[in-house]
Amino acid sequence: QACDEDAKYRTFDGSCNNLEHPGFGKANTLFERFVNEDGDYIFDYADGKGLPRVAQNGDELPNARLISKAIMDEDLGPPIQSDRIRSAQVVSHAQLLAHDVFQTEIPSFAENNCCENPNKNNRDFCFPLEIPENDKELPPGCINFVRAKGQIDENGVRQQVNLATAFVDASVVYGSTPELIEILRVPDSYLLKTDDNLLPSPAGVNSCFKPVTPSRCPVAGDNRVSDVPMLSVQHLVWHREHNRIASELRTLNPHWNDETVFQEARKIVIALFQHITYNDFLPLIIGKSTMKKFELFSEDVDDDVFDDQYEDDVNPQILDSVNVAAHRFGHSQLTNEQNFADENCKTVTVNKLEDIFESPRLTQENGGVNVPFIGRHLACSASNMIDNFIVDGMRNTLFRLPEAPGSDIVARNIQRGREHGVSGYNTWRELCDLKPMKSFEKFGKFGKALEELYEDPDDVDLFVGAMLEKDPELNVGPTFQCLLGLQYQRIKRGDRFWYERPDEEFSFTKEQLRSIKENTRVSKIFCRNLGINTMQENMFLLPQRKRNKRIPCDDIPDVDLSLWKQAP
Ligand code: HEM
Ligand SMILES: [Ca+2]
Repeated sequence: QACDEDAKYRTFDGSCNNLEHPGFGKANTLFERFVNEDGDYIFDYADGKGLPRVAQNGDELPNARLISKAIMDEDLGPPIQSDRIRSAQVVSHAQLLAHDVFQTEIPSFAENNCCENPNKNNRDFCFPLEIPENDKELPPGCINFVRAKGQIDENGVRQQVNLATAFVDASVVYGSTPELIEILRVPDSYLLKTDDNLLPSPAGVNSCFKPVTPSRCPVAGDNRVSDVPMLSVQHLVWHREHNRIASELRTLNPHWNDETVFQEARKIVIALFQHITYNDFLPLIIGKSTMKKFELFSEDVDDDVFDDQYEDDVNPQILDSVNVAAHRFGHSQLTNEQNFADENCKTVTVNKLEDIFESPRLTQENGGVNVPFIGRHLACSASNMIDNFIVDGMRNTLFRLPEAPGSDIVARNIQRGREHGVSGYNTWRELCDLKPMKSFEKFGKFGKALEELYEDPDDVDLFVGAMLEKDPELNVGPTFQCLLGLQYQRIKRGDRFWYERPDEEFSFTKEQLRSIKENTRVSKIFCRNLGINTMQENMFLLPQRKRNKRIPCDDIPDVDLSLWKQAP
């Protein structure tokens, strides 16, 4: 289809962002793979085509659950450790962001049982997890695991499909298809639908009280919205922020039509989301020096407010190694609880992870009374450190709801990497100019456990090796810093509508952009939209007695929307 070259706004599915390559970053296209020095794609399937990766010597790789146990041997600890700086909001934004830039298309687990023949041995479709005998937490035997939908590329190699737009474009709010936004919008209006000022539930208000798979409820731009309550609150806040901004723009510009108000509000929401992600969030994950190395920070306002890194040969599409491993760092930051916290940040109700998967009831019931309590949990409570330890809720009882007995996220990440044909850890170290770990001793105190399972250090899975790395500033380790740095650089450089870009057709004015850069605070957005009165100015960092003190929300800076007032 032909692109409208003068379009002022992004499409919903990301098409035509790039006028030379209209499919770059578009939803429902194939994930990317890195290329090596010789220009060959980096991947590793057993048969070179699509069967899950095997060991260098051709044997099966070690059991994923056993690896999960080995790297979480508490005797080699210290086990779960709390982060002293980062709040739960870091973790929750990480999940929202991951869902913004990708969703792997995977056939339904509920409708496909990979533990039964004939599926069980059909490696094109199934790759079940085996829980070994005498596992204390999970029942020994088969756990369902369906392979991602495979699409054969022009070289005859299996690839996977990304259902979301690769751009950081708030597709979690607006959806990644033109069909979904029609469901989310109030017809003939500039508003997004709500139920009781909560996320909309097409089945009717108060209809979202049961575990929801497979019929998703409520709806949002991404159908994983009800994974856990913290994530639902992220969706809700941005949803409300759209409606707040749109209503304000309507008042300022009564002469604009509904579509203009809607699109201008969407454009501001995306700018806020990009600004927060690149300036406040990412530095807490990959560190300042990696941010600088990949030129990810926004341009200072002192200089020219605009910044233009756009290159039309950069494809923003998510890389397979980022999908199956690097962007899953957050699994280790999750705590075992998503509690309700009161005005003084005190926990008033404990909600264990194992009891709150896919439980939209918690955010949707009673007009959303619990929502501010979860909001304060996000601001007040600490995340866990990024390391090789992951809480029981994720490793033993994952998605116990809606289906017992549960699963192990680490084993799943490992299994997923293998079935996507993602190469072993050392390949990525080399790509990142880091020394490959050619002996098990190099893995420190966990080396011995790895040696008992793997034949060859080159066999070690990417997620496993990289989560064992350490960083002095407690960011992800060097391999993930590199992979995430490269990924977020591509997303920024490959986005023609990047919020800092100067462009006659669609850019912000200098004053608008300056106000966005100087005054955007995630704390303000959350405070305002959750009915919370007090918060620290930087919500990603824990409040402390002296620095980042909790203050009235009214004292937190705000983007000046009056700069969007236009003469009729
Ligand atoms: C309690 C909250 C969370 C739960 C229950 C959860 C659960 C899951 C599950 C079950 C998968 C699919 C695994 C597979 O079969 O491949 C997954 C994928 C993923 N998770 Fe999480 N996760 C949570 C939080 C997070 C966080 C905080 C991050 C942040 C970085 C994250 C990043 C990812 C990514 C990037 C994927 C791959 C997504 C895709 O391919 O579509 N998750 N998660
Ligand atoms: Ca997106």
